[in-house]
Amino acid sequence: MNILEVDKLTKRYGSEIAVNNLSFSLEERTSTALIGPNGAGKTTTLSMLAGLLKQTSGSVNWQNHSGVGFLPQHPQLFPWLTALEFLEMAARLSGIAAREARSRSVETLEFVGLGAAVNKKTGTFSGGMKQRLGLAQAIVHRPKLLLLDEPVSALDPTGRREIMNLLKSLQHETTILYSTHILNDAEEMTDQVLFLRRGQLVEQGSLEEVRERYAEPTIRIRFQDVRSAAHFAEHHNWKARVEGAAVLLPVGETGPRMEEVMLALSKDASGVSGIERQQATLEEIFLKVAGAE
Ligand SMILES: Nc1ncnc2c1ncn2[C@@H]1O[C@H](COP(=O)(O)OP(=O)(O)OP(=O)(O)O)[C@@H](O)[C@H]1O
Repeated sequence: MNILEVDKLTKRYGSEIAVNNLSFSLEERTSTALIGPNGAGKTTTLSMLAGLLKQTSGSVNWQNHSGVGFLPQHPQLFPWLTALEFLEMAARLSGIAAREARSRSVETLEFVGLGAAVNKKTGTFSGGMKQRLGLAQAIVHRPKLLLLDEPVSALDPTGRREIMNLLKSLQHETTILYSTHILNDAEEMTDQVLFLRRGQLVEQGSLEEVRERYAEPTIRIRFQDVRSAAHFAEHHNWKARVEGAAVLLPVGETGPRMEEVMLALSKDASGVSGIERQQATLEEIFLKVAGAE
């Protein structure tokens, strides 16, 4: 069942169209990555879905509007408050009764790994701690749908890992829509990808579907050393790319047929230590989608 349906959503600023005719839906308990370069319209889209910005036209239909949590790109955390004070305030603002707000806040701070920092002022927090607290305010009322604007982009690899792990643990009971330009992370937690370019949805589908559409089938031939790899690439007139001790070779439409490659290898397999099918990364697909006019 769809928890959210977006139809022809559009936002104009004067003559500029920030979001242009967007249509997609979110199925319950799935994760969707909204991917696009700076200025593509990710923040504008999420702000409209969160109800903070009015669309110029189009519609957003909810299954249940009350259960939404939102983490803005730059959350305002009030540096003079402690984590607990901040979260209690957020809990009250989300409609949680006063008698429940404290226990729910403590529980949520524990969940995001800030159990030891409940009484610390948020102004003293590191970037990773701030992002956990931002996430805590988005989930304290246990929303069915979580909207996250660049939840990991400003963090170092360790911080990103921690937040991604937290998000993954929420996946079973929550529908998640998050924007990002860190594609390696998106790859880990995506049932659906939405590619935005200049306000328009240029590609959407499951990661597998999009891969299928854009990825050139490629094989990776691993060699025992760099020299053998280079030697193989040089001796065949194919569009091969040497990557360390491996050769990446597109096969099919733009390259040789698989049989030709196997035949060449059966004649001379010196130095070959393995062959495998190479899957296109989301990054490679994105570059193709972003580059296509
Ligand atoms: N308040 C505003 N007034 C005028 N133009 C705006 C306003 N807010 C956003 N825009 C424009 O709308 C477009 C989309 O911006 P948006 O912030 O949604 O992109 P984004 O994908 O979130 O980018 P980033 O990754 O840099 O945050 C940009 O061209 C931006 O300049």
